[in-house]
Amino acid sequence: MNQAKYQRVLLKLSGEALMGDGNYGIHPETLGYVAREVKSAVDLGVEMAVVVGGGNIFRGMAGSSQGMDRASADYLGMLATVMNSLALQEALEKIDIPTRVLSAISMHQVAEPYIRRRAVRHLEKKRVVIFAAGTGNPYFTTDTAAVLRAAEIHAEVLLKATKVDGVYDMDPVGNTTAKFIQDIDYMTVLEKRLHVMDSTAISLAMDNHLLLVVFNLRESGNIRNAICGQAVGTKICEPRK
Ligand SMILES: Nc1ncnc2c1ncn2[C@@H]1O[C@H](COP(=O)(O)OP(=O)(O)OP(=O)(O)O)[C@@H](O)[C@H]1O
Ligand SMILES: O=c1ccn([C@@H]2O[C@H](COP(=O)(O)O)[C@@H](O)[C@H]2O)c(=O)[nH]1
Repeated sequence: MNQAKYQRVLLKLSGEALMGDGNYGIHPETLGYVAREVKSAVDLGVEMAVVVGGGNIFRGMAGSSQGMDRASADYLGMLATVMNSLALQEALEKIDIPTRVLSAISMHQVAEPYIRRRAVRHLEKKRVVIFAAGTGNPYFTTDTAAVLRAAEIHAEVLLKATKVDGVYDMDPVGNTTAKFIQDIDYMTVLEKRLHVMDSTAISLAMDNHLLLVVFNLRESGNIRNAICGQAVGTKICEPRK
């Protein structure tokens, strides 16, 4: 199956997925791999927006646990997402994918300000739109930013590309007995406190009936296959009637 099931998608890339096997920052080969994975999906003709996390550089929670004011630490985290966004832009443009970075925190010299209608226009012109700086507000995450932007641009699906294969009954990192779940509804994710995404992000997706697909970015072809509607990772959606 090589035809896109969705016409407009939002791809959430975990910041940590850009580290490769390292434990900090951006690994150039991994970034190049991610750009090629995005290209193979864009080649289907879909309109694609991307939100990148910042966990490979800075997380607000980590800063505040070391005594920093939480809001200040979160602004550092948001700036980390701008760095990742610019790096991704560079990698995509190297392989001839037109892109625009739109930042929720104004920084005119490096990125356009986030304006919803502009974002939609860029998508219509088949530019990959990279949303930087999360929601622009502290106390949020890039998962919540991804759901918010997906709702704003009327994306049909949010693809969460991460370092695990999907949603499990417990964190699979460090738990060898964790069981993979193929389909799950939003409320069960919340009730069972499955921390694959934060509860604000899941609630916002639930309230807006936004389909979420969680899958492993390290498996080549997953972004494209998810867009083609193949069984990739875990679907989080409305309960089956
Ligand atoms: N029940 C669960 N099922 C799957 N993953 C889980 C679960 N509970 C916790 N996780 C963890 O959630 C992580 C997914 O979040 P991810 O790494 O994408 O973080 P992020 O905050 O979106 O990005 P960043 O790396 O930028 O912080 C997985 O790596 C996994 O370890
Ligand atoms: O809307 C937002 C988005 C993010 N942050 C801060 O950025 C870091 C990195 O994002 P991740 O989602 O963890 O990758 C996050 O820990 C927050 O500190 C924010 O404040 N607001």
